[in-house]
Amino acid sequence: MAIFDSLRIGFGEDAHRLAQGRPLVLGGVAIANAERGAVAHSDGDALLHALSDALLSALALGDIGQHFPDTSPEWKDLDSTVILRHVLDLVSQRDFTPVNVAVTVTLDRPKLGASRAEIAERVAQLLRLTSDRVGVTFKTSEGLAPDHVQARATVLLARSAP
Ligand SMILES: Nc1ccn([C@@H]2O[C@H](COP(=O)(O)O)[C@@H](O)[C@H]2O)c(=O)n1
Ligand SMILES: C[C@@]1(CO)OP(=O)(O)OP(=O)(O)OC[C@H]1O
Repeated sequence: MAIFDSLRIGFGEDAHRLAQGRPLVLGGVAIANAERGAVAHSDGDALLHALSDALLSALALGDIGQHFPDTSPEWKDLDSTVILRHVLDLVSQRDFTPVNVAVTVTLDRPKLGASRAEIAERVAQLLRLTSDRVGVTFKTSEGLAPDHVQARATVLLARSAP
């Protein structure tokens, strides 16, 4: 089989407005020292939303808004790990598996460095990868976008069956 039949690359991104009284969840990890969290229909986990969209895009399967419409009460306050698990099932049904992922979170405050290892471990666990295959980058917006959290993700998939 040609190499281009066995590999796929995907990209996803997401953004949510920040507000007080909301939790800040990134990669399935609650960020304890956040003064504000993501305004969203779900738990607002921008990292898992971007990652899930990246996985879908690699196989041209649309986006998470199609699979989990934000107009549906069923998905209100949804734990975003449910989205990722569903997307991983779709990927697996097509005989693909993640090889590695790279995620970037843009957020001015709080600093997230202390949570990097926990986020990488949690995402790796969800993807059934080792954490050395989960790159986690944090950026500030340099004050240009202090009221939102943004995430971007790239994934590489490989065919898991001949
Ligand atoms: N929420 C964030 C944002 C950034 N960091 C770390 O700060 C360093 C500098 O970021 P710049 O955007 O100014 O280049 C970099 O090492 C980031 O990892 C962070 O921990 N939390
Ligand atoms: C996750 C869903 C569904 O609860 O809602 P949000 O949390 O608002 O997230 P978004 O990234 O805007 O789009 C996907 C949605 O359909």
